[in-house]
Amino acid sequence: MRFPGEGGSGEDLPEDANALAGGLLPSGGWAEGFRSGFACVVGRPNAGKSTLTNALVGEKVAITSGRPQTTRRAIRGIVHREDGQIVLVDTPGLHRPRTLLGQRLNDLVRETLSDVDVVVFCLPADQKVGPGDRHIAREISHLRAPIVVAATKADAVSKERLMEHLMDIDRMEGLTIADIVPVSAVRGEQIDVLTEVVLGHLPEGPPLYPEGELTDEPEQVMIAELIREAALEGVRDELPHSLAVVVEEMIEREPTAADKHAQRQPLLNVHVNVYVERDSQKAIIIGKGGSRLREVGTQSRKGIEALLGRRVYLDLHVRVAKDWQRDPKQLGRLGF
Ligand SMILES: Nc1nc2c(ncn2[C@@H]2O[C@H](COP(=O)(O)OP(=O)(O)OP(=O)(O)O)[C@@H](O)[C@H]2O)c(=O)[nH]1
Repeated sequence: MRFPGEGGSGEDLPEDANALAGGLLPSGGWAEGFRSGFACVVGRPNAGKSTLTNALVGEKVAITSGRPQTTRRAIRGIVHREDGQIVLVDTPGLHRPRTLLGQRLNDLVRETLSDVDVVVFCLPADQKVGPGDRHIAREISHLRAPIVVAATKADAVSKERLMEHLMDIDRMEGLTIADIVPVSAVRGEQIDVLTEVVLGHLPEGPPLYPEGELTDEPEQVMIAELIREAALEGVRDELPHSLAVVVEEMIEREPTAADKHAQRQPLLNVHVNVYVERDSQKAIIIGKGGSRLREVGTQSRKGIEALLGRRVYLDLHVRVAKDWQRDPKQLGRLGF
């Protein structure tokens, strides 16, 4: 079977060749040598994985924050290019498990890793290669997928320090590195180079997702992540690990007369539970007279409305689930 753009005039092709191919073909078919596949971004907590994923995709899909271990799910961002498509899997920081939650996260990471075409290993330039990085290096050294090192946060250090960092990476024992690319995700520097390098390691094949799609993460998970991000803004260090957000339901309201007049979609009610482990944490999240919770609501609602492209009524409840990180039953209920 030939596709439009693959040589010849294309006139002998039925008009709906794209439909025949399952609707996956971008208009004009995919170029010869088109590459596609899965890439997994790994690195120790705070290494810049989420920020890099966002920079590669060009839109906000994974949450970021200054605190370690804020990413709890394998969120996929999709990089669309003329010559290829990279499906990015963002993972929680691979680390030594201390709690049951930590253990489950590591299992999730391992499962993801065994099934990707390229691994992007983030090593931040503003820190020396340390035991945490070597732990990850050991974990990924047996994978069949080639390893591309992204020397992240290159903007945060001097040229001399960056050179030293690149040499340290090159000297890492027991790890075969295919390429090393220094990048700055916040400045958008070298992101195109990294994209090019990652693409080069993918197999030739058709696009895996239709054009324009950035993530296949269910909306509710992204909504929960946006709320978690807002709730973590400016709170004490002990809180991040104790916070879980669950979208309970999303219900469309009856259209009002004003909705009908303006021919717009009615409000969407989004009911959300925010779980903490202790009463003291509940008080922190809610704030004086509910002021913090209102802020969290206002801030995350903006992101949710942008994500869904419609107006949202956000209903936030804070609940205490005692020591949920150590309790298998509670973990299951909270979606881990
Ligand atoms: N200067 C600088 N800072 C960066 C860059 N990329 C990320 N950061 C900062 O590093 C911190 C951690 O970034 P994240 O992207 O959340 O790191 P992560 O590896 O996803 O973290 P976890 O979710 O905890 O595993 C944030 O404060 C970012 O703003 C960069 O290119 N330059």
